[in-house]
Amino acid sequence: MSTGKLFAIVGPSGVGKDSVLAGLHDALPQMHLVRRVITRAPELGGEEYDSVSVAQFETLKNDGAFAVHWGAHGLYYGIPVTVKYQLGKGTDCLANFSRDALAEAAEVFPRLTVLNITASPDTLARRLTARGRETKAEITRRLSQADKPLPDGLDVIHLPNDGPLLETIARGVALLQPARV
Ligand SMILES: Nc1ncnc2c1ncn2[C@@H]1O[C@H](COP(=O)(O)OP(=O)(O)O)[C@@H](O)[C@H]1O
Ligand SMILES: O=P(O)(O)OC[C@H]1O[C@H](OP(=O)(O)OP(=O)(O)O)[C@H](O)[C@@H]1O
Repeated sequence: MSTGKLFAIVGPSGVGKDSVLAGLHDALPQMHLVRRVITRAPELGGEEYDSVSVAQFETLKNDGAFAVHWGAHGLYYGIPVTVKYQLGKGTDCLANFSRDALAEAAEVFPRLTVLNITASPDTLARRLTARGRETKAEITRRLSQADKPLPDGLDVIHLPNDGPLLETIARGVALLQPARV
């Protein structure tokens, strides 16, 4: 059996990563949806995650609990090392990722495909405001980081999400199926 593939979902804040991920996982339940560890207060929505304190995150990191970890938006994020077990038994995985962590991910995961979700700046601003998870100042900060280049040399699938979510998910499923071979 071959190793599973990790699909790293990236894109600017508000582009729809969590929404697309949830829809892809509903359509492709045989894939493993990675549950991240985040130093964010619990149950703020968007995704299911394990909420930990900064001290707990440090302990987990030092214990080798993360395959990859990064800091962004004043928070720390960890991809649990258990993802390697899923990949090792041939299960393809979906994970919400940071564009800044992709170069490291390419070293850690032998089979990595980036799913790059895009939308116009206007769409991003509208969606972040409607989501209401962050303050106005935090939203402005996130929008200022919308344009970030991806590292060269990665396998990248581009998925625009300006239109209806269900259409994006249907296109995403169609793009993922051949990529999973
Ligand atoms: N195609 C879409 N059409 C309309 N609203 C969307 C679409 N995709 C996502 N949203 C909404 O936009 C907001 C941001 O989406 P989210 O999935 O949290 O993005 P991200 O994880 O990239 O920050 C959420 O309120 C979500 O419901
Ligand atoms: O380096 P970047 O590509 O800019 O990504 C930075 C962080 O932003 C997102 O986090 P989160 O899901 O908490 O925020 P978001 O929903 O606003 O994108 C993403 O999952 C990363 O953890």
